[in-house]
Amino acid sequence: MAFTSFAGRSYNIVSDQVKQSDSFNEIPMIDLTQPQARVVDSLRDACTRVGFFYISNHGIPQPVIDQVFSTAAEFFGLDDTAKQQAHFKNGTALCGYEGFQNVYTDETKKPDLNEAFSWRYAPDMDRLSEPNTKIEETKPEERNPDKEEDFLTSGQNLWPKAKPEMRHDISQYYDHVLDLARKLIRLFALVLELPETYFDDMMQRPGSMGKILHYPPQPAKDPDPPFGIGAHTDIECFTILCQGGDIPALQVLNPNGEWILAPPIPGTFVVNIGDMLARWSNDTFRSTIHRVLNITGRERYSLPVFIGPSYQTIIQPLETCIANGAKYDPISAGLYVWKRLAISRLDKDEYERQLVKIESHLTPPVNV
Ligand SMILES: O=C(O)CCC(=O)C(=O)O
Ligand SMILES: [Fe+2]
Repeated sequence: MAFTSFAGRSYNIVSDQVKQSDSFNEIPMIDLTQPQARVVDSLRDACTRVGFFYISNHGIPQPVIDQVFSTAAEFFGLDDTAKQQAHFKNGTALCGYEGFQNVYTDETKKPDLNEAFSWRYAPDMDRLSEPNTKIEETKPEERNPDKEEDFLTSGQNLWPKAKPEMRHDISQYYDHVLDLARKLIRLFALVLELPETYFDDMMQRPGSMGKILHYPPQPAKDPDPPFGIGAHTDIECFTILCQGGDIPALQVLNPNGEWILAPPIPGTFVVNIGDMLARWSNDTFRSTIHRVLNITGRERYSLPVFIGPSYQTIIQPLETCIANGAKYDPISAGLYVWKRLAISRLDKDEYERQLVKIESHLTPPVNV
């Protein structure tokens, strides 16, 4: 079975010949309060065989989660003019509001059936950031799209004026998720046989985006349904996904070509490996195709946070993963992310114009 995707790897062969033992029929659950050696063993299996797992005992308080979903539902319920004020095309960082019909994730040529609001890492959303790295949000009229920071760092978030609580509630949630992400990346380092703190510096100012998605119900009987989000792989290193409510809609493709449901389980998050970590680990870790189909007849909300290293980090297959040779050339994390986000959001001329600028900022010479 062949799979192509604008947002995922450009071409991905899912073999019909895989041994059953390399496949999966369920998404593993990992309790983060187990002894570390057991967590690392479970993660090794989950990251190399499945690319998806649930985590329990993640430590993020439920009221913080409930608050962000309830504010987001109110935001999506606003009239269109209020939402358009925060439209991503009003900024330069490819984040903000994205309406229905805006994004095409897969090759079906149908737009995804969701609306979303996304934001990018900013030091003032991160308890651990140094006070002197705090940067006030730049006003739109002060932005200079030629400046490196306009894509790379902070000051880019387009917070909705009509729902000022969004900024507070999202920041509060995101701060907790960053903490969890920094714990998870240490565990991934151990799985990859690297020192536990290997990624720490690169995670001080992570290249990260978060997103709240609203999927309306869609007809169950449509033989050729539009998907809430089409089949894709995620871009960054890993995603921490919180599913709101009890709406089962996320589906994960196993190597046998079967879609495995990953329903919400109270008190857990879903974590999945993205293409950047698959590439960085020379495909030791698996970045698994997934999609959303909400045929429950109810509204669904979900909240993925995409985590990667700082945008200047050069992603080059890790020493511990190249016994049989490196499969990939080095690329800067920022360029990798930008290209993938922009290709399905900007028209061709705008893409080419911005690419020249971004490349000049993010491609330091690398000796291979
Ligand atoms: O809504 C979900 O459950 C998944 C969303 C997703 O896959 C994504 O935004 O990349
Ligand atoms: Fe995804």
